[in-house]
Amino acid sequence: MPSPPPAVAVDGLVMRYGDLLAVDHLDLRVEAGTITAVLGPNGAGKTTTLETCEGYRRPQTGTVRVLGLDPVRDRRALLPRIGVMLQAGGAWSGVRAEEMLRHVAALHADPLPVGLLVERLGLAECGRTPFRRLSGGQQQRLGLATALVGRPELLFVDEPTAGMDPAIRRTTWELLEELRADGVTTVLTTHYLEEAERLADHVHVIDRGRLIASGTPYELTRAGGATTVRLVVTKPFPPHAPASLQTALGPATEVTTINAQSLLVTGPADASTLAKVSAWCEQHGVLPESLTLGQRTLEDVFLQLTGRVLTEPTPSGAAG
Ligand SMILES: Nc1ncnc2c1ncn2[C@@H]1O[C@H](COP(=O)(O)OP(=O)(O)OP(=O)(O)O)[C@@H](O)[C@H]1O
Repeated sequence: MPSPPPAVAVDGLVMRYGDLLAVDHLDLRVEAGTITAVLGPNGAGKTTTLETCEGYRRPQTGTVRVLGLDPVRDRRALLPRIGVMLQAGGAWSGVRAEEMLRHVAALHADPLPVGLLVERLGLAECGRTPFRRLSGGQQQRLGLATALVGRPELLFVDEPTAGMDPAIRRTTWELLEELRADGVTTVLTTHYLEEAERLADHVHVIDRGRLIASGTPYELTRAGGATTVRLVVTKPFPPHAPASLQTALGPATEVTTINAQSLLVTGPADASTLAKVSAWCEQHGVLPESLTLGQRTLEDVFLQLTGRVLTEPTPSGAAG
């Protein structure tokens, strides 16, 4: 049986801003009915890619198809079928939350009940406060509600939970999971690895405009060894410590530098590896602050692929 067409198909996408190559021959697929996370550090090209899929930017090279349509040429047909939550703004500054939501609902043929979204996303607390005076987290919630109110088949959410407090973040995750159960496809960008690991059926890792890894969170974190040893020391490592530890452990494991005071060992990380790391510390006069066995995370995957840490944004205006 032929597989259903992808909800999003990006082929050979190239996007530049002047001399800056923001998206570099990117190919990616989003299967219908999934939550797919696009993960990458600041400036990786995630928002540019999403905005191209949403029809806000025209591909400079390559093609983008969303629900089988061209997001620019077929914009009118596509708009009622997709929901878009922008990273910031998306509302005029004086509007009140519920007023905005009712306005957007009125543009759709069969909107969700506004009261339901107001209740689920705690928007009643926004009262008569104009949009520009809402906290970052409140603006995020309103953005999500606005994206959902038209019952989209496909939802694009850019950093949906940045600036949300933990309780609302969980509510948002539950909402996205309920939508998936109803067959809605979600494409989300995020810096929060926990978010991608918890929610995503499929993860695309992007760095410098290129796709560097793709798979389910399980495939990505389990490939090449599921377990890790994390060594954090009290003072910066002596020079050549990673190479020296690598020699001590042998080729079956991989030693990666996280920062001046922490190293990650991946591979058959077990009690024997722990013992060897411990012995190496003793031989080199290194005092461990912690030495832990654990599972490989998406953060570790990114570090191993790029040699850099995928840092989280500082939660600006994190008060819900
Ligand atoms: N309108 C623009 N004009 C010029 N450069 C831009 C513009 N928008 C984005 N860029 C640059 O293009 C690159 C990719 O940006 P983009 O916003 O797509 O990345 P991102 O992965 O979404 O980053 P973030 O996580 O910080 O939102 C960055 O170097 C950014 O500074």
